Amino acid sequence: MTVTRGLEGIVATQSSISSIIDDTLTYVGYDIDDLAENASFEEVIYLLWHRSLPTKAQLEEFKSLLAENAELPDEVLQHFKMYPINKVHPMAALRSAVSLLSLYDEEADLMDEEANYRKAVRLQAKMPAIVTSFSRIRKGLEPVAPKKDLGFAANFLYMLTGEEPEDIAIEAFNKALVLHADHELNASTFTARVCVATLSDVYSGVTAAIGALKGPLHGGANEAVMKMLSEIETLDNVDPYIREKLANKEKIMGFGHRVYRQGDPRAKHLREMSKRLTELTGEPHWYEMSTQIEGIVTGEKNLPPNVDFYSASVYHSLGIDHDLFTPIFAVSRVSGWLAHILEQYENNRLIRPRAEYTGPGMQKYVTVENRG
Ligand SMILES: CC(=O)SCCNC(=O)CCNC(=O)[C@H](O)C(C)(C)COP(=O)(O)OP(=O)(O)OC[C@H]1O[C@@H](n2cnc3c(N)ncnc32)[C@H](O)[C@@H]1OP(=O)(O)O
Ligand SMILES: O=C([O-])CC(=O)C(=O)O
Repeated sequence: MTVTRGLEGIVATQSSISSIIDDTLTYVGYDIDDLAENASFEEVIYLLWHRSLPTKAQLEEFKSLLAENAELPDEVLQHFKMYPINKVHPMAALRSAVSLLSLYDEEADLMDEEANYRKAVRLQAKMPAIVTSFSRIRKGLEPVAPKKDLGFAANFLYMLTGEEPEDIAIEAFNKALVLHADHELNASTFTARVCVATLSDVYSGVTAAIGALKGPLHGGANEAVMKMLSEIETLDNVDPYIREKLANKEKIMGFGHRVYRQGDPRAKHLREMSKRLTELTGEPHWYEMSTQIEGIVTGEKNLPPNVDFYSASVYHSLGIDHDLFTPIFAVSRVSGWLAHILEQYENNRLIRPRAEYTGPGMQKYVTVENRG
């Protein structure tokens, strides 16, 4: 048996959703740079699920479908009120809420293609309400219902704050959602596919994927980046802080990638947004500290920033609580998870690799009374 640690370089499935070839990321053949500059998140969800961009009429219909399904059952809101609210990380709340939603979906275990698509719509549509309601309830505020005339990105920010966001905030948030939507066979997407390849249900697949995204080596890195920036605090502290971490062989969050070698094509869009937003908020030091860190880490380790690095200062500049950064990643990535779940069902085979055994050889069982 040959063991490839972390399955590096192993091609585990075929997929027509997104690709990373020579450090270029595409969704269904559309370059991420094009989509980041031009597409709405709703168009991208449609693209991932249908493998084609919607016509104007299809897009309007799709947006209405999402809007009609955006509210949460009251039971989920009541559940949030029962949590030890200030001790619960929003990713744990999100993971629990998605699982809970399945209890109130009469089609949860129905496995036909159309029912699975309907569940995908319902789940995607409800993700913003889960994250924003939880955030408000833990602050002692009432949840804000979505507005039917706002798009996905604007609605998220509106439901979070109760105020309609400015155009620049909508632009930044929409771009972040587009950039995070899908990424080939990343760890959380692979988790979702492994889960549903047992012919388990859509909710189980997404619940499992949220668990995988939560870790700091994956989606959890964006919150960890902001924690690092907050610890560093000033421009003068950047150099000693980062060099000490590197000397101690500690990882710098938001850098490195399993697949990209020259750099993550998504990072430059968020870098640019971080520059614009931090200037607007009068806190350019978050951007300046970030570029200084980038200079040291690329210079010393040849490790470029990944999507998580500049998203931290972007979300911070939008006034978003730091522990909501990873749930926001999930609000976007659920579109990719759902696309992959539907694709997995289309041509399913159980995913079951092997392990090379490294434990002791054959041993004789000894009853507990006779063990030394
Ligand atoms: C959306 C996303 O999931 S993007 C990734 C988000 N995660 C992060 O930003 C966390 C920080 N980065 C990392 O931990 C890694 O780069 C990963 C997990 C993204 C990729 O990991 P792998 O491909 O398994 O690389 P691995 O962890 O084996 O690192 C290889 C070498 O590079 C070093 N390295 C990798 N990333 C970093 C980093 N961020 N900071 C410092 N050194 C690093 C490792 O220490 C290791 O060095 P060594 O060979 O001297 O021991
Ligand atoms: O692809 C990966 O390994 C991680 C990543 O960048 C993502 O999920 O967006």
